[in-house]
Formats: sequence, C-alpha cells, structure tokens
Amino acid sequence: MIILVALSLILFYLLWDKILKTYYRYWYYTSQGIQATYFPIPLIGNSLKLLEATKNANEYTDQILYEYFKNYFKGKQIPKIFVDFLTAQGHLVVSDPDILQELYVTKAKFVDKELRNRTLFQKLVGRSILLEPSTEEQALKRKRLSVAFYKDKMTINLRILVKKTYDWVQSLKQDIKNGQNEKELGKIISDHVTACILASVFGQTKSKQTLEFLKPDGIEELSIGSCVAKFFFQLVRRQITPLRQITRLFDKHYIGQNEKLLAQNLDNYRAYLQQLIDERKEQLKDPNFQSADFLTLLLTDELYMNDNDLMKDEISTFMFAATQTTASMINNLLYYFEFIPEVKEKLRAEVINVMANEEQKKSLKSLEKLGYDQLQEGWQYLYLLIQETLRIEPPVRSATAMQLRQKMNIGGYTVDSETPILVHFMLLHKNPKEWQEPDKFIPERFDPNSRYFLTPDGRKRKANSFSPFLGGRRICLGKTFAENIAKLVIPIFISELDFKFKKPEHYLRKPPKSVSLEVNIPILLSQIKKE
Ligand code: HEM
Repeated sequence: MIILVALSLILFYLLWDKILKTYYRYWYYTSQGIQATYFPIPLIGNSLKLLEATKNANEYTDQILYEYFKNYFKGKQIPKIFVDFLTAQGHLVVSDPDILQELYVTKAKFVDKELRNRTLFQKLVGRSILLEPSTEEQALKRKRLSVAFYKDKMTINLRILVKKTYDWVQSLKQDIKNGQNEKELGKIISDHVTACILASVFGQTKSKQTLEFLKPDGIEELSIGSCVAKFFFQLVRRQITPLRQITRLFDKHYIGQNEKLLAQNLDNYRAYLQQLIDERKEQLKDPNFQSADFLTLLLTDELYMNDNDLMKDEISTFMFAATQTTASMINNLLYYFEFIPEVKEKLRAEVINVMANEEQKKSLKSLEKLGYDQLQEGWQYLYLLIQETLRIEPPVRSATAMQLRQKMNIGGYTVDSETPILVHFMLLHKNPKEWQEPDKFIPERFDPNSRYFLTPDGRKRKANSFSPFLGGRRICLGKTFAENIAKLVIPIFISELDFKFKKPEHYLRKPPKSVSLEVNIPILLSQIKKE
C-alpha cells in the first residue's frame, strides 16, 4: 500500500513538474512571441539533440551548448532572447546588450543567481561569494575580499609574479638547451598561471602543493590547481546526470562509486586547506611576519578570521575562478600571436619599445618595469589583443544561470521567477548587429581610431555588447588582476622565447579553448637571439 502511494506521488510529480509545466512554459513564452528551439520531449526535454551535437565532436568543436544553438539557428539570425528546453524545466537564453543592461543595471535588484547551483557546488565553494544570493551579506563579503586587489596589495603581489614568470622563462630556456623544446602550449601556460595564483593565495609557502587524488583505478599525485579544475568538471558532470535532471532530491548527495570518490577528494582537499590555514595562524603569531597574500588577508579580516569553513570556501573560489579562466585567455592570445603574422609583428614591436628601450638587456630583468602603473598604462596594442581575445573566445562561454525575484518585464516580455536565465557571452560577442565580421580576430575593433570600432551600420557599440566578466553587482572580482597577469606573463615570455606550432593544421584553423574545453597544441620552443 505504502509503495503504491509512493509510486503514485512520484508519477504525479513527474506528470506535473516534468510534463504539464514544461508545455505550459513552452506555451507561456512562445505565445508572447519568444522563439523556442526544438519542441520539448516529455521528461527529457531536448537532451537528445544535445547528444547529437556532440556526436561528431573533434578538436574544432566549441562548447557543446554553443554548437547546439548554432546547429538549430544555422544560417538564421539568433534572436536576442529565446527559450530552450534542454531540460524539461526550460531556460531563457539571452545574448542582447539591451537586455543585459536591464539584468545588470536597471532591474539588477530583482535579479539573482539561480539557487540550485549553490547546493550542487556546496562541497567546493560553500558559502563563498560566487554562488551566494545577491544579499547585503554577499555584498559585504565582496567588499572585504576586494581589498586583495587594491593597489598596495596588488603591487606586492605582481612583483612576486614578475619574478616567478622570469624564473619560469629561465627554466624553459634551460629545457631548450637540454633538447626538451617540444611543449604543449595549454599545459605550460596552465601550469604557470596555476603557480602564479597559488603564490597569490598562499604566498611563498614551503608546504607541498600537491594532493593524493583518488581515482577508480588508484591514486595520482596532482597539483592543487589540477585538483580544483577536476573538481569543477566532475561537479558539472554530476549536475547533468539524468537523475538530477528529473529531481533535485539528490543534489546534496554523492551517489555511486565515482561521486563517492569525488566527495572523498573534496574532503581531503579541504583538510589540506585547513592545514595551510593552521600553519599561517601560527606564523601570524610572530609580530615580524609579513605577507600580502590572500590567506593572510582572510586571517586578518574580522568577518573571516574565526570562520574556517568560510575561509576555505573563498580560497576554493579564488583558485577555481582565477586559474583556468586566466590560463585560457593567455593561451588563446598566444595562439593568435603565432597564427596571425601581423599580430606577432605589432606585439613584438610594442614589447621591444616598452621593455627594452632603457639599458637594453638589463631592463628585461628589472621587475619595476612591470610595476602596477606600467601595467595599466604601458601597453596599448597588448590591451587591444586582450580585449579581442576575450571577445572572440570568452573563457567562460556562458554564465551560471540567473533567476528573477519576481515575475517581471525583461526585454519587452513577461518572465516568471522560476525560469532560469542564461547569459551566453559567446552569442553576445558574435552578435552581427554589434560587431563587424564577428568571426574574425580584429584587435583594432577596440581602438577608437579604427573603423572597426563601430557597428556594421556605423554607430557606437552598445555598452554591454562586450561582457566577458559578467556585469553589474556580480561582475568578476578578479578582472583587473587577470588582465595584469596577462600583461606581465605575455611580454616576459615573448621577449625571450619564440615558438612554432608543430602541426601544420594549426596554422590553418584554431581549435577553440575555454575553461571547459581542453586543447592539445604541441609547440616547438626556441630562444630569441639578441644582438
Ligand atoms: C580572464 C579571466 C577571467 C574571466 C574571463 C572571468 C570571468 C568571470 C565571470 C563570467 C564571472 C561570473 C560567473 C557567473 O556568474 O557565472 C566571474 C565571477 C567571479 N570571478 Fe572571474 N574571471 C576571470 C578571472 C578571475 C580572477 C583572476 C579571479 C581572482 C580571484 C576571479 C574571481 C571571480 C570571483 C570571486 C567571481 C564571483 C563574483 C561574484 O559573484 O560576486 N576571476 N568571473
């Protein structure tokens, strides 16, 4: 009897939540004139269509979601807002600067992050600012954390990173001398950016920065940066399992061997962070101890100092939000540098001009040459390249879903508070009404003196047509830090080293790269000969 009642309740729930509501929502939005992608299938939505988009995936396949949208709208203009039922719940997809203005600014107080992600990612980022609702408490935490990026702290940090980058280049030069000149572009950049982020978080700690990572077939010693990247991918995979598409009941639970291993790895990782926190607490008892890293900032801020869990949450977010994003940007920029001869020529000229015009070689070693102010003002062409790299391949292709606090008008349509809203940066950045030749890499489109600065019909671009860091009150906290890392790593690297793609096909077409897309670009490194 009990089983029968339970089964009836489950069936009723599925009928109501995954079938009737899906078709109601489909009608609700399409009857307002919002275009829908495929007509949804009961329970599973359009997940099979997504699988279709992955079928012939190769190294030139972009984010699956992007490929799936492109497939659907092939040859047609992508609407500024459309409804899609990838899952039975459905979501609105936005890629229009005017609607972003509403979400980021004019209606910002009614917009929040979708709450479900907070539960799904709880074990990694907990109560950190990343997935918390936009409350006063979140804003206060944001304010306290932003101290890490103030000029005084950033200056000290950047000095450490310049030194670290210079040492890295020296070790690459040594590898070349030893005949180990074949490298993988993504790997060398990702390893170095991870080392930089770890130094900014933990300072020059002597503690080991690797973890024993449990796998179904054994244990692997992995760097903390790689562990955090793996956690992210595995948590995303966990999020899209069929069970969690049907119900939220298991969002908090780790089911099956793989998920249990993930939970165990996350616990070990947090225990490791706790160890670092304890060590630093001891060091801080010494009045002469000084450091400007993120850990010390947390341990000296009254909001954080007595809350070990919250400190671990923020450290995880910092590492996870900073590493693969920044590495993707630098990796992509260097790819275009080698891919387009004109880019290479212009950037090399700027690097020589900025770095080597005083006392030549000695100045290359001078850490002050890449100080805070120099990074903000010294680079003109590199600035254009960074912007265009972030436009053509935003490292985060789409934001985590948002949700309205109440039913309201967005972009001229009535949107309810249950429908997730997805801002898709890649679609936004390829909008043909805002960008001339959107698929082409043209750094000059960010130069006010260039004809590419304007839209195809000759007007000024709208404010939010470029938005790789999200916007409004939840804009990326590390935006300037990420740009500064690029502005020091890239010049030091290319002033000393050159590289060629090993595979000729990489001179013909660039494989896409983002935080969720891995690439394999073998390169042959060589040292630049100086007169
Ligand atoms: C090129 C590099 C980067 C890109 C493209 C980028 C992009 C983004 C995006 C799109 C978001 C919004 C996420 C969402 O809601 O889905 C975000 C948030 C965030 N980013 Fe970044 N990010 C970068 C580097 C960094 C760095 C270096 C840090 C350093 C700590 C950082 C810290 C954060 C934090 C803390 C948030 C959450 C802010 C909040 O919700 O209040 N990011 N970033």
